[in-house]
This record gives sequence, C-alpha cells and structure tokens, in this order.
Amino acid sequence: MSLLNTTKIAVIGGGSWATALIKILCEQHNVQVRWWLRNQHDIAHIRKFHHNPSYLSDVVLSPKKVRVFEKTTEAVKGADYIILAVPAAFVQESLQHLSARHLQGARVVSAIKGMIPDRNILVTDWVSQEYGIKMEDTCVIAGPCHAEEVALEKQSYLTIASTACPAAEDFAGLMTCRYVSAHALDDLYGVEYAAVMKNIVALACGITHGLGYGDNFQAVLVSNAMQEIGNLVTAMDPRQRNMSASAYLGDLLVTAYSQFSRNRLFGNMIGRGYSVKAAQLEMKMIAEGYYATKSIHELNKLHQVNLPIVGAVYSILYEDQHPAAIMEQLKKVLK
Ligand SMILES: NC(=O)C1=CN([C@@H]2O[C@H](COP(=O)(O)OP(=O)(O)OC[C@H]3O[C@@H](n4cnc5c(N)ncnc54)[C@H](O)[C@@H]3O)[C@@H](O)[C@H]2O)C=CC1
Ligand SMILES: O=C(CO)COP(=O)(O)O
Repeated sequence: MSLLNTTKIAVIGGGSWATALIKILCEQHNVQVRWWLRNQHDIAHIRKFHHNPSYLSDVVLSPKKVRVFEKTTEAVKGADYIILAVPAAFVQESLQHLSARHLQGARVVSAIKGMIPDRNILVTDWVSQEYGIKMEDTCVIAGPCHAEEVALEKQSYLTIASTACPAAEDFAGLMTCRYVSAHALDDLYGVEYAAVMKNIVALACGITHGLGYGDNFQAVLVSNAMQEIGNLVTAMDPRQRNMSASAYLGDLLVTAYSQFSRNRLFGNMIGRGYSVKAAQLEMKMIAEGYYATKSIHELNKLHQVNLPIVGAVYSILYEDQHPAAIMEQLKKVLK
C-alpha cells in the first residue's frame, strides 16, 4: 500500500455502526483506519483475532487496514477524516481528551443519529462550537442502513449530507463498495434533524405494536410522522427539500419497520409493559430515540411546532404515563 496516497480515517466508537463502517472502509484501496474503542477487552480481542467480539462479531477487520488504539489522541493523529460513531449521549465523554489542536486539519464526519443531551444541539453544531471546526468541514452519514445488513453485505444506500463540504463527494466515494452506494447531498441540518426524529417515531411504532395495534394503524402513524418530521425540519431550517428522498423517508421507513431497529425494539418492550429501566437493561444496544425525545421536547419549547407523536412518546418515557392511555389520545389526532 502506497502511504503517499493513503487516506487516514479515525473511527471513534466500538459499537455496531462503527464496526459496519469499518467493514465498508476495508473494501477500499489505500485506506488506513485508526480505530478507537473504549473497551480494553475488545481492543485486545480485535488485535489478536481481527473481529469485534461485542458487535457484529462475524465481520472480518483486515489487520492490513485497521489499527486499534487505546487513546483517542493517538487514533486521530494525522487523520484526514474523523468519524464519530458513538451514541450521542456518550460523545462528549468519548472525546474528552481531545482539544481543537488534535482535530486540526481533519474533516469531522458524524455517523451519529442523535443530539447532545442537555444542550439539545446537533452533533455537528457541537463539534463546530467545541472544537472550532468550520461547518463546511463537517458532514453526516445518513440514510436507511442497518449495520446488521451491511455485515450481511445486503445492498444498502447512504447519503453524505453537508452544508457544502468540498470533500463530501470524496467521502461518499469512500463509503461506496460492492454492496453500498453513497451519494452527497447539501442539506446537513434537514438530514440531521430528520434522522433524530425518525428514531422517536420508531419508538412510537414499537410502543403501538407492543400494545397490539396492527399494520393499518402503523401506516397512518408513519404517514402522520412524515408530516411531523417535515414541520420540525422546516422550523429548524426553512428551505425547499424533497422529503421523499431516502435520507428522510427511507430512513424513517427502515427504522419504523425493520426487525433490526433498536428504537422499535425498545418501544415494543415499553408497549408490552416493561419499565424504561427494564427495557434499557434488557437491550445491549442503545436506542437513541430515548434521549432524542427529551432533546426535541425541550428544543420545541422555543419553536412550538405541533409534534403530537413526540409529545406522546415524551409522556410515556419521561412522565410515566400509561402507554395505552396516551396512544388512545394520539389515535384521535391522527388522520
Ligand atoms: N447500528 C446501526 O445500524 C446504525 C447506528 N447509527 C447510529 O450510530 C451511533 C452509534 O450507535 P451503534 O454503533 O449502533 O451503537 P450500539 O448500540 O451498537 O453500541 C453501543 C455503543 O455505545 C458505547 N457505550 C455504551 N455505554 C457507554 C458509556 N457508558 N459510555 C461510553 N460509551 C458507551 C459502546 O461502547 C458502543 O460503542 C448512534 O447514534 C446510532 O443512531 C446510525 C446508522 C445505523
Ligand atoms: O439509523 C438506523 C437505520 O438507518 C438505525 O436505527 P436503530 O438505531 O433504531 O437500529
């Protein structure tokens, strides 16, 4: 491998999405992945066996292309791109040892579909505020794409959204391989807010499924949700956009209907009577929608967009309201 033309990509996070993205990167020529994971046992296992023992453990992680690091400061050294792939709730903690100096010269790519809790801001805004990265040097990886299907090499599509990142097209090239097709889109905020919202909707779908509602109801819930997502996105960043593009509608559909969706699964447990704590303990993975519900609810105090589905999920998860009673109320406002 010629080091001269090699693209160095730091990946922060040891979960299923980080593992799937590294699998895609390993399909490229001239790419070197510098991977930071939190879990020391996983690091030792990957160095020895070239598989992540905790997530997508069948995926082979080429030792020629992937180096693992204990420290974020080491992992990001000389990186052209830094991919953030931890759940939003842990991103501040994961990057705590990095300063603006460490990130200088790199483009930051968020693969996170969530918001920074308590501050209720998007991850790209947080990166820009915290590390002084220009917005045009950030982008997000979006689109309907479950890590599990990437692992199975099932045909998938990704959208690389940015304000106008000159490197978005190049990065889309790095995310394209035999079974993944990626394209660039200049709608960073629309795509990022839509990705946050669709997780809340998937929770609602799971809750109603757990309560015994059927496909007829879910189709109406998802159609109404699409309007709710559109209204929120327009309030946050008004402009013309095609909301039926796969980064918006496609991602909502896959998360609302897929057997692999953690948000849907989490909601389903709530609908079946689990408490929030019990559902979190049962799931090894993170349902971003749980945190996003609170962030969007709080953010919306300022914007006052009509968000009945978010309101219903908030009442169930944060106000201890009974799921069946709340869905009875929601039923009356859906059309
Ligand atoms: N899994 C998927 O198919 C996709 C995930 N995403 C997004 O990628 C982001 C990362 O999610 P996944 O890799 O799926 O997560 P995951 O649920 O597979 O893994 C959990 C991750 O959270 C970390 N973690 C757990 N507890 C922690 C703590 N207390 N402190 C710090 N880190 C902790 C784990 O180390 C691991 O990296 C999320 O924003 C998700 O929405 C986006 C597209 C697809
Ligand atoms: O964003 C995703 C698919 O596009 C993943 O959704 P879940 O976190 O619900 O599994």
